[in-house]
Amino acid sequence: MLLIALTGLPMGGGKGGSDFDPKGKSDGEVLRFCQSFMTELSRYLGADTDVPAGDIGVGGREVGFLFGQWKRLTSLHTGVLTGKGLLWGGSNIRPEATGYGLVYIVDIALKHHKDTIKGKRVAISGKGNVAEFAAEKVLQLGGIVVSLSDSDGMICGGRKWIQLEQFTEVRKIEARRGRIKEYLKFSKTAKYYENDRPWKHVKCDIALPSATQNEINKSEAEALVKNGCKYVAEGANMPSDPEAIAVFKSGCKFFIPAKASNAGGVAVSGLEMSQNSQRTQWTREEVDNKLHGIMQNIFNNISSTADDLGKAGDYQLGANAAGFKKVADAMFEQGMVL
Ligand SMILES: NC(=O)C1=CN([C@@H]2O[C@H](COP(=O)(O)OP(=O)(O)OC[C@H]3O[C@@H](n4cnc5c(N)ncnc54)[C@H](OP(=O)(O)O)[C@@H]3O)[C@@H](O)[C@H]2O)C=CC1
Ligand SMILES: O=C(O)CCC(=O)C(=O)O
Repeated sequence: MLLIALTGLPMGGGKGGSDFDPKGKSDGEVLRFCQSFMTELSRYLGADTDVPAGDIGVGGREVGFLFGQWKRLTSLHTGVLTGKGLLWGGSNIRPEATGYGLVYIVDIALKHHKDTIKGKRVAISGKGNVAEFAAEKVLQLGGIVVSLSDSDGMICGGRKWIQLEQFTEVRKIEARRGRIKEYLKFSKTAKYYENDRPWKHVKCDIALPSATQNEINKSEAEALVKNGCKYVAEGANMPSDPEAIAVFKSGCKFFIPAKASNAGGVAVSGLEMSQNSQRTQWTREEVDNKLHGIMQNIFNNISSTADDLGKAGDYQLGANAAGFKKVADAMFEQGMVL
């Protein structure tokens, strides 16, 4: 499957996709697919209407192919796609933004709960864009990554099975869309479970589901909580099903829903568009600082909204209510409702 995110202005969200399976396809086949796809999609796009970005199965290579076809069709070099290459209008930190942003908000929430990520065991699913950079940031902040996965299976280990030095090997596997199982060659202590997900196999303090929709059900959530998981934040869109969320909300110290915790990616896509409009490129440090500030604001917003509603710490309620209020207020002010 190829999925692309469609971000309207001001930064709304939508998704479009196809049933083309890029696994095992040559660059030429992916190129021809992306060109055909853009030929049809192009009539609906514009920097002030819909702006596509990467998502499941769509990374830098695909955004490049899509942008090339857009330019060929329109003769425009605008910020109409985000996640572009750094040489031709992309933003520093966009590839990292969703994963880094996820870990930043967890770190911020942990501090709010008088705790720290340092030394915490973190279970992550996926090994794609979001998972990869979430894992890197966890390791940079002194946490322990206890699992990764792909659609064929999951890999896990104790304290030493993966560290920052070996992490480049995971990067290389992902870059050529290889299988996470291949990492077994680099670690004597890693264990691989075919056709399985991490949740019933690992002991962790924090879970960051970062692969796909509906990847944690009730019994998996119960197993996580039973094995010590105290904090959950969603990297993927809607990875926990409603029953799993109920388990997390009653059994964990916090649950942060995707609409808040994975917003770093779309936020830096917004920053990419701002840089394109200004014909400039900010440094990695500048973008990273802005990303951190954005995740801090999101946390403050969902936390204070939950407090105002008398449900301190219910970040799902806080995120839903804050989002709803923003849209509702805009509708009133624009005369759509009176
Ligand atoms: N990229 C971004 O900036 C953002 C992404 N998201 C969301 O995060 C999630 C991951 O996206 P992203 O990392 O970009 O995508 P990628 O395609 O880079 O990675 C997806 C990962 O999930 C695995 N996966 C896909 N389908 C399944 C499945 N059915 N069961 C188990 N594993 C699966 C893939 O394994 P395999 O290699 O075997 O296919 C891969 O490891 C999605 O929900 C996406 O919508 C949200 C915000 C921003
Ligand atoms: O970068 C974007 O515009 C969208 C990122 C994304 O896939 C999402 O937020 O779900």
